[in-house]
Amino acid sequence: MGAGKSTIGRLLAQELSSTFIDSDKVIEERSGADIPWIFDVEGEAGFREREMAVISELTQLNDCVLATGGGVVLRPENRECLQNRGVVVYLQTSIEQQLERTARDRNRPLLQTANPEEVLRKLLEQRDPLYKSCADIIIRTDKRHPRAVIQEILRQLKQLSKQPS
Ligand SMILES: Nc1ncnc2c1ncn2[C@@H]1O[C@H](COP(=O)(O)OP(=O)(O)OP(=O)(O)O)[C@@H](O)[C@H]1O
Ligand SMILES: O=C(O)C1=C[C@@H](O)[C@@H](O)[C@H](O)C1
Ligand SMILES: [Mg+2]
Repeated sequence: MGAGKSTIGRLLAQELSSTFIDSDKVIEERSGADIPWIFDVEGEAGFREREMAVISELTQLNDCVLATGGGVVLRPENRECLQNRGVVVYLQTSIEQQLERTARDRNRPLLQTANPEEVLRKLLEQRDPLYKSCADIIIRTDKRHPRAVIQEILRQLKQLSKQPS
């Protein structure tokens, strides 16, 4: 959360002249409700079910940049879809920066707690190995302007396409 998936994904899609899709937004459109409402009424388990259905569908599309939710890697089915169908970019960010970037909006139910720093630390511990297990490209985003992050993604994409398969 707050790594910049939505922000950087949108700009990257512009740069690549591709379609941008944000799975969190698609989940909200399909449910006719926002993410805090889904967590409230259906719990995290309900949200993960909706997320899995949407990821399975969106990863069938071609030529697009897909920003996922931060917990997408929790389900092995999602990791498999992402790995099989695309180049996966892990935007690595320190907890300090995540806190700074998420402080202004209240749209992340998992962070609506007395100690968001502790929550982020636990999530990172659990998720970092999963992100690494499916990432083709890993980029640190701390104190880096979104434009600089995008240039680095483009550079690494070029390198990947040069490698013999
Ligand atoms: N590299 C960056 N430098 C400075 N600010 C950034 C950077 N990337 C994103 N931000 C800012 O951080 C906030 C959160 O970014 P964003 O919503 O893109 O994160 P996210 O990874 O999509 O989070 P989530 O997992 O909750 O969907 C936004 O206000 C955005 O403008
Ligand atoms: O990291 C997470 O588990 C989440 C991140 C957001 O993108 C949303 O998908 C939701 O708030 C859950
Ligand atoms: Mg996002």
